[in-house]
Amino acid sequence: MADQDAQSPVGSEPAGLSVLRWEEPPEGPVLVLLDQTRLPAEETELVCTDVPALVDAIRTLAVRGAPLLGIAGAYGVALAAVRGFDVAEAAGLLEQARPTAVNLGYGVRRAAAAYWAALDKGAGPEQAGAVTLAEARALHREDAEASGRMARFGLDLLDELVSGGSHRLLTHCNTGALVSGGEGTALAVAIGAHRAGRLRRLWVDETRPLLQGARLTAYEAARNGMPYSLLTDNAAGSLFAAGEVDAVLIGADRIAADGSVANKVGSYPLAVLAKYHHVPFIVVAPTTTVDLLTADGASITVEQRSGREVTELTFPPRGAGDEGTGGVPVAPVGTQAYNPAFDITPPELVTAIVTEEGVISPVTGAGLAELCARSSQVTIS
Ligand SMILES: CSC[C@H]1O[C@H](OP(=O)(O)O)[C@H](O)[C@@H]1O
Repeated sequence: MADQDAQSPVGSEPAGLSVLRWEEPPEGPVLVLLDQTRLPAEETELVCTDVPALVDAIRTLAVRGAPLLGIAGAYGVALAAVRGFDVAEAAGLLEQARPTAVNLGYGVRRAAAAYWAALDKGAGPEQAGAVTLAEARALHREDAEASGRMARFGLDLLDELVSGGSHRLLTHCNTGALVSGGEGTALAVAIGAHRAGRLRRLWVDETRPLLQGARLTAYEAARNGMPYSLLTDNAAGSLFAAGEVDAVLIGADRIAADGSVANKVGSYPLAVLAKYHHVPFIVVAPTTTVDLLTADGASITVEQRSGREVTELTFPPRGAGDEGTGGVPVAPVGTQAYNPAFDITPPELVTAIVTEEGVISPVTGAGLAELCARSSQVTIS
């Protein structure tokens, strides 16, 4: 077992990550993305000059993670508006790029609504473009602020639920600065615990098949100087059995009105393990990830991705239906594969949901609706 008490220096602040930014070079505005498919080996950037390029980046997970998808979607609409592309067409392409994370549609619809409202008020195309960009920037700023609030609420909850003052936290997929305008959702809570000297160990699920944990969470944990250990997804059970997990922290891509949580595939088995071993299972997500128009987990569309992501080791990840070449086979050629990108955890397996507006525990539809009613986020149907 890894040295449980090895502590990295607390407060070893990493240099800021530029995950996504708007730039206005002489040849016209662009969206600059840190290409997450190349991490951790390469820190390279993608420059998106049009919406099809951004849609491809979303589909291949060069840019990913629910809150960041919402921000990227809003800037995508702004890019179309400022560059004179068809905004309605752009919004449609962006919303359809990935179906599960509700934030993507929220960000796209919020920016598009700002654009149409400006035109309705008599603004010209240039002014309408500026208004749309301002709305994307506002969403970006709000998400950064929400990340800080969730980190504080989440750490207070951990201190309440876990005795001993030094936490062993297991996380799945990637939920840090690479998914956010700030330091993330679930990982931001763990980073806060680390900075407060209350992180004993961060257990990082590798998260097959696209390895967001191994490639991205380990990358962020190292940059933050956190005491972390990587594990294969199928090793998590033995950690629970050994009593090595004090709490599970995960993000979300869509939370239905009844509190069902769609998150990276492998989250549901962790919830079952946590229930069996009486370990808190905590979901951290902004209210923009709550979808009160979707009644329950059965109503959430779960993205099915190319089977080649399972039968081959290949990066960058393939978009749905992408039958490209270049991967290293880990199964006989022609093997069929089941590759859902997400799974659904029912509310009865969720100990608490932490948002920027506060915490609900137990998880109920009424509690969720009350939290969302507090949110200052612009409501877009
Ligand atoms: C809190 S958003 C991060 C969320 O998004 C991830 O999915 P993907 O990497 O496919 O965008 C995963 O579900 C994370 O929990």
